[in-house]
Amino acid sequence: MNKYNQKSVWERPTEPAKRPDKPESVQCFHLLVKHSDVRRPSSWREERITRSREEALKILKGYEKQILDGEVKFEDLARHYSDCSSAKRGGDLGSFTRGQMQKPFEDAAFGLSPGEMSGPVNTDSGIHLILRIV
Ligand SMILES: O=C(O)CN(Cc1ccccc1)C(=O)c1nc(-c2ccccc2)[nH]c1C(=O)O
Repeated sequence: MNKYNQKSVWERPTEPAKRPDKPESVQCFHLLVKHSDVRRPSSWREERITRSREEALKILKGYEKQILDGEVKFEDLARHYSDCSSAKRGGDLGSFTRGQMQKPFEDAAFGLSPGEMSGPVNTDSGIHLILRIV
């Protein structure tokens, strides 16, 4: 598990994880899959979200694979399937500084390099894929 971006890999890394830069702000897109245990189990897609946490993770990992395999663009999946209101902007959250987002989300986002996508990140809102742009 890379301690900077929470991404886990099966193969032993060939070099130590690089400490990310320490930017004042980052610009990110995200794709949120909610589940029944979140604070607000409702979204523009579904009035009442009943899927389990495990089911949400399975769905999100499917999106992660499609993106990593180059089958689909991040923002196209986010636009259609993200349970966040930012779906209408393809998941674009714009720029944010530390202190604005839930801590697990912030730590993952600031641990990414520009152009890099996180693995599944858990917050009180659900499970996220985060793509850092800047
Ligand atoms: O967590 C809650 O109690 C309710 N929220 C917070 C929220 C609700 C509406 C708009 C923005 C944020 C969400 O569930 C939520 N969190 C997010 C979120 C979380 C982390 C980073 C970016 C967005 N989006 C949403 C959403 O419905 O659209």
